[in-house]
Amino acid sequence: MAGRLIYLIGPSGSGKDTLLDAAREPMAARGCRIARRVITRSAEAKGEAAQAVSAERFLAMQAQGAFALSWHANGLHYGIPKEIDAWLASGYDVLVNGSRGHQPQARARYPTMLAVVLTVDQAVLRQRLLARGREPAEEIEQRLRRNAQFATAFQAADPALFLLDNSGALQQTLARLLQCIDRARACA
Ligand SMILES: Nc1ncnc2c1ncn2[C@@H]1O[C@H](COP(=O)(O)OP(=O)(O)O)[C@@H](O)[C@H]1O
Ligand SMILES: O=P(O)(O)OC[C@H]1O[C@H](OP(=O)(O)OP(=O)(O)O)[C@H](O)[C@@H]1O
Repeated sequence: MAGRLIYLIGPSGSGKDTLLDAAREPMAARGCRIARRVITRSAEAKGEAAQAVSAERFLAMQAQGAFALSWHANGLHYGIPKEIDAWLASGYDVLVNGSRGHQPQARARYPTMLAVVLTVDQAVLRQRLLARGREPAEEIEQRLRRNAQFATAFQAADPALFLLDNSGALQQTLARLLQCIDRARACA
């Protein structure tokens, strides 16, 4: 039986990478895989287990069909490697760090995907982005503006979303994510 795509989305700074890292062991124990993204962010700044490539290299990979999903946001290119399709076909569930902006395309390609939206209070989000210190202040403000635009519009577009609040302790968020995945698998 084919596996299911678990599409984790939410504002930059909401904790997607941190949650994915924490989920690595329990997901592996469930026979689920986590995709490694390809990003045109410098290797020093990436802060996640992503493959850093130049924009030229990314576009060449895209032209060669290297990505199952790819998008452009925050001045960067992001790609999810094509190998996830083989994993899904082999029956593995696959967790990916996705984009809200690319959600309609992801839903069209993976109609049964489970979309999990990580939410955080806007004030907490600002604090976390500043504390992470990866982007300069202006880029952080751009991310917060992008988030404010998404907050209302995009939920209406896809009612099949699981909202997961990460304003509190990470372990609590992780426990709820695993619960949600286990429930979705039981119903598949
Ligand atoms: N539940 C949490 N409580 C406190 N800090 C958190 C929590 N989740 C994530 N963080 C912190 O918030 C910052 C942004 O998290 P990150 O995983 O980089 O977000 P994203 O991948 O969504 O951009 C990081 O510094 C991370 O350590
Ligand atoms: O359409 P959106 O939902 O706004 O998402 C756009 C991109 O922004 C986030 O990445 P970012 O560069 O912030 O990296 P991060 O996830 O490591 O913060 C997210 O992971 C997407 O790749």
